[in-house]
Order: sequence, then structure tokens, then C-alpha cells
Amino acid sequence: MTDWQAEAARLDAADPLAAHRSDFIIDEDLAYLDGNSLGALPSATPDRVAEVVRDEWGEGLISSWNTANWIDLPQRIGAKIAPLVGAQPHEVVVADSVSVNLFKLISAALAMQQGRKVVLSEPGNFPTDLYMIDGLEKQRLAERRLADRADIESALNDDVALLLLTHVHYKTGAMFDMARLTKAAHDAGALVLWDLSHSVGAVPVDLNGAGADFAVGCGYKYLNGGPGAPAFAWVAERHHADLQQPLSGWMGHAKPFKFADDYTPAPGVDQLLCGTPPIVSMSALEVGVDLMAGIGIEALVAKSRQLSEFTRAATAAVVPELPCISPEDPERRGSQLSFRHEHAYELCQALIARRVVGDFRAPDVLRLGFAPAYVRFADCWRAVSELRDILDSGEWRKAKYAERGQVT
Ligand SMILES: Cc1ncc(COP(=O)(O)O)c(C=O)c1O
Ligand SMILES: Nc1c(O)cccc1C(=O)C[C@H](N)C(=O)O
Repeated sequence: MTDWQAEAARLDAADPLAAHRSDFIIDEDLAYLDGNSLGALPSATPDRVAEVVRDEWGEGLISSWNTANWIDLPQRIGAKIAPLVGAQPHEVVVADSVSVNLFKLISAALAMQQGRKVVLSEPGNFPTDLYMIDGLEKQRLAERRLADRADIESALNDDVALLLLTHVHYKTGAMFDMARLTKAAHDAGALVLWDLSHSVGAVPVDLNGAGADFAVGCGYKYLNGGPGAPAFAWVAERHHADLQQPLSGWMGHAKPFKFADDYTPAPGVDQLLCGTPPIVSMSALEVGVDLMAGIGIEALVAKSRQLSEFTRAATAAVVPELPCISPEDPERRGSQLSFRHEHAYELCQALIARRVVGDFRAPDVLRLGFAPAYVRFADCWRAVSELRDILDSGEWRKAKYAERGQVT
């Protein structure tokens, strides 16, 4: 019989990324398995944010747009994100939220597709992705169509303008084959927009290798940019000349400081900027991105797979009554595992009370995320052993936990 605790200790001792835990401020006794929702705080972030506020804003004031290069921050961070997603540095820009970038890029794709209005996605996609299509439908600019993932390829008819999918599903962790679906969409004359929110910094992504068209991704999950960190947007270079997005704010103008009456878009992804970038938030994001880029995507992916594989095997052996709904093959799932249980909410709350933080996704999913830069194998073992104990003791039935409906 496997001694899972000893196995976790052995894996931690052999972990080439173990020292990176101290790049983050996380209590020693905390097993934080929710970095797929909100990444941890990098140790360097508080000082960097203080420096931006005190020195660059406080001392430098308006001159810091030039002297501290604030004006280049969206492109500079975008270029650092690029190698994590198989993009060229000038194809990525940081701006706004994922939701707003979805709006810009769905609109841009529709504008490129004469005569086609259908945006195809899957039911159960992350709600904001579906809501953004809805919004455009209400403006009569798009027509939303949903197909179950097994039927997506056959649903790619000649009226589909855009296929919008989340690469790693937020609830199940299932990962699409990006190259295959991109090709299927292109064969049907559709463009593809990938939501990389649960991918970037944790799984291999090769946007250019897959021949994709557009992508968006989140700054506050595996990139550790902090709550509400700005998101990023990617547009394949071949589309830069035709790119036209509707949020034509002055920061996306070719010459914002000419203050012209008429809008002339900046070249390439710079056009995706809208209003003034949130410099303090972007500076925090840059610290997180620097950390991930410094570790490198290969090492992050290797550790992520080891963590989730260890946890999957340990859970199957120790808590067999908790079915895992994430794909069994680590190459077909993201950096998370999801388990189904009628009382998943209460189990999650009982885990949190024991300093093991995962999350609950309605109606019945307990989700554990493995941010490879700071999660330890011992944290994973704690989640499994505490779950065993919580189920055996029936503790989850007794305790009064926070009301359902709070942020989870
Ligand atoms: C797949 C996915 N897309 C989009 C979002 C929303 O991003 P934002 O809050 O930046 O709009 C999230 C998480 O919040 C997400 O998981
Ligand atoms: N953005 C969040 C928030 O402001 C509060 C709570 C959770 C979130 C999330 O990011 C949820 C996340 N996208 C998910 O996969 O469920």
C-alpha cells in the first residue's frame, strides 16, 4: 500500500521549483489550492507597488508616463506573457478585463466575417464568455449558438463566424485540443477565439503553432497579478492589418497626444487599448508575470502535471467515494482537479476551516487548483487526508459554515 504522505515528502524533496514557494507570501501552514481563481501574492509585489505609488506617482507625478515608462507598460507586459502562450511579443497587449477583451475581439472577428453572424460556443462555458455573446446579440451584431463539446466540430456550419471556447474548462478542468479545433473552425471558414484564463502559466499553449486567430487571458489566476488584475489580449499578426474593434478609446489611437477629432487606430494590438491603463495594477501584474516567465513554462507545466497526478491517484486510493470529473489523462486537463459530491459546498467549507483552501462551484463541484510555482505535494496530501477525515467524522454535517451565495 502506498504511503502517500511519504510519497509527498519525497516529491517535495525532489521538486526543482520548491524554493519558489518563498517568492510568495503564503502562511507556512496554509495549503492554498485556489490559485486558479486568485493567485497568491508574490513577495516582491508590496515593495514594487509601494515604489510605484510613492516614487513614480508621488515624486515623478505626470512625468512618470515617460521617465518610468508607464506608457509602454501594456505592451511591455504583453511581450513577457507572449512566450507563455506561444505568441510573438508584439502580438500581446495587457488591457481591461477578460470580459471587455472578449467584447472587443468577438466584435473584431465579426467585422472580419462578411455575412456571417453566428458565434459558436458550448453550454457551460464560463458565464462571462456566454454573456458577452448575449450582449452583442442584443445589439443585433451576433447570433449565439451553443453545441455540446462532442458536437462542436459538426456544428461548424457555413454560417459560423467565430468559435469561442475556453481552452481549460473552469469547472471540470477539461482541456480542448487547440490545434484540432482551430483547424476544424478554419476548414468551415470560421475564426477562433480562445479564452486562456485557466491555461496561461499552467499548461502548454501554442497559439501560433495551432494557427489560432484571437485569444484573451486572465492576469489574476496563474499570473499572480492580484485581485482584478488587468487581462491580456492576443491577435495573430496576420490579422493586424484588418483589426477593427469597437471600443475606440483614445489610448488605442495611433497618436493619442495629437488629440485629433477623428479616430485613427494604432497599428496592431495597440489598438486594443481603450482608456488609460491602470498603472498600479499593471505594475503588480508585471511582478507576477516576471516570476512565471523566470521559472519558464516547461518547468511550470511539468510540476503542474505531477501535482495533479499525485492528487488524483491519492484521492482515488484514499477517498474513492469522491468521483473525479476531470479527465484522467494529465495531458487533457488543466492544472486542477474537480470532484463531484452532493455536499461539495459543505466539504469545501470544512476544508477551509482546516486551512486547506479549494473552492466550490455550484451545484456540486469541489475544485482543487495546483499553481505549480508555490503548491507543495504536502499541500495536496493534506487536502486528501483532511477530506478523508472530514467525511469519516461527519464534521461537515455539524459545523455551521458561511451562507451559500457568498463569493466562493
Ligand atoms: C474562463 C474565464 N473567462 C473569463 C473570466 C472573467 O474574467 P474577468 O473577470 O477578467 O472579466 C474568468 C474568471 O473570472 C474565467 O474563468
Ligand atoms: N474573479 C473572481 C472574483 O472576483 C471572485 C471570485 C472568483 C473569481 C474568479 O475568478 C472565478 C474563476 N474565474 C473561476 O474559474 O471560477
